Amino acid sequence: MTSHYSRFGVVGGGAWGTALAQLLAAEGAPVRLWAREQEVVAAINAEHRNPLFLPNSALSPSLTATADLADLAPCDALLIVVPVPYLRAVLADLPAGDAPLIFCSKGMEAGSFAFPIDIARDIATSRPHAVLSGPTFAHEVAAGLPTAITLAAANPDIATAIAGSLARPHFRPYVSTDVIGAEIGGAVKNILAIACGIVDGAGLGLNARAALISRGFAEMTRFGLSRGAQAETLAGLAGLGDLVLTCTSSNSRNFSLGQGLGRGEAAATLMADRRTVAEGAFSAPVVAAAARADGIDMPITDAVARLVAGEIRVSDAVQALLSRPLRPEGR
Ligand SMILES: NC(=O)C1=CN([C@@H]2O[C@H](COP(=O)(O)OP(=O)(O)OC[C@H]3O[C@@H](n4cnc5c(N)ncnc54)[C@H](O)[C@@H]3O)[C@@H](O)[C@H]2O)C=CC1
Ligand SMILES: O=C(CO)COP(=O)(O)O
Repeated sequence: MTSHYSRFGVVGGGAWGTALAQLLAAEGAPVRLWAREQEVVAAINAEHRNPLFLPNSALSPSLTATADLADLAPCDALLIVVPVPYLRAVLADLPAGDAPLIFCSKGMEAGSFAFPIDIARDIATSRPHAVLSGPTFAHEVAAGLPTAITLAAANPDIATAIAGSLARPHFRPYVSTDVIGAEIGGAVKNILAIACGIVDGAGLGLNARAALISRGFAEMTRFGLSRGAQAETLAGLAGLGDLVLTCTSSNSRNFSLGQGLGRGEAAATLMADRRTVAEGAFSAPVVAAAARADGIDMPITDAVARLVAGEIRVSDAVQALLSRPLRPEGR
C-alpha cells in the first residue's frame, strides 16, 4: 500500500481548491489543479494568481492549472473541492484510476440526501475515500497561517498516509475514522453560520449569537449521533471548531449571506449577486428535510431553510424560536 502521496491533483479552482493546491505547491512540489473557468486556468498559469476566487494570494509557479480533467490521471491522490450541488457531475467525468479521493466540500446533496462520500460510493467505487474538514478560511491557509483540520477515512492506514502527506509545519491534520462525523460537522456548521450572520445583520446582539452557537451545536450533535457520528468528532475541529470560526466572522460567505438576510435583503437577490458559494443555503432545506424524515428536531436549521426560501421574515423566525416550549438543556 502507498504510504506517502506526493503527486497531488486538485479538482475545483474556487478559493478552497486554490488554497489547498498552494499549500501543497508552496515548497516547489508540482501540483495540478482543474478549474472550470478558462479565465482561472489562464491566470494561474500565466500570472500565478486566481483573480476570480482568491485574488489576494500569490501562487507558486509549481502550481499549474488545466481545464481538462484527463490531465489529472497521473496524480496519486486527488483533492475534490467542488461545491456539493455540482459534485456528482464532475466526479462522473474523472479519469479512471485508483488514486484516493479526498473530499473537501461541506454539504448534503438535494434529492439523494447524499454526502460527498456517498456520491463517491455511487460513482467512483474502486477508489479509497477520505474527508478533509475543519476551521480553515482559504486565504489564511494560502498565506501559510497556522491551521488544524480533521482528516477522516474509514481505513486508518489510508487516513494516516494521507494526513502525513498533507501535513506541513503550519498545517496539522488530526486523523479520524469517523467519516460521517466529519461530513455532518461541515455541512451543518454552514447552515448555523447563516443563522449567526442573520443575528448579526438584524442587530440581535452577542447573547443571541452565543445562544445560537450552543443550541446549533446541540442540533448538529442530535443529527450526527442519529446517523452514527461520534460525539468527539462533532466536538472537534470538523464540528465545533468550524462552527466557532464561521459563526463569528464575516470572512465566512455563509455568515455574510446571513448578515444580508438579517438586514432584510431578499435571499434571491443576495444569491444572484455572488459568484462564490454559500453551501449552507443549498444544504439548509436538504438537512431540514432529512432531519424531519428521521424525526430529529432541528428548529434553527428549519428556520434558516425557510428564510433562504423567502417563506418567512427574520422577526417570524426569532419569534418561533423564542416561543418554543421550555425544555431541559440536554435535549
Ligand atoms: N472557501 C473556504 O474557505 C472553504 C470552503 N470549503 C468548501 O469547499 C467547497 C468549495 O468552495 P470554494 O472553493 O470556497 O468555492 P468558491 O465560492 O470560491 O468558488 C465557487 C466554485 O464553484 C464552482 N462552480 C460554480 N458553478 C459550477 C458548476 N456548474 N459546476 C461545477 N463547479 C461549479 C466554481 O468553478 C468554483 O470552483 C465548498 O463546499 C465549501 O463549503 C471548505 C473549507 C474552506
Ligand atoms: O468552511 C469554511 C471555513 O472552515 C469557509 O466558510 P464559508 O464557506 O462560510 O466561507
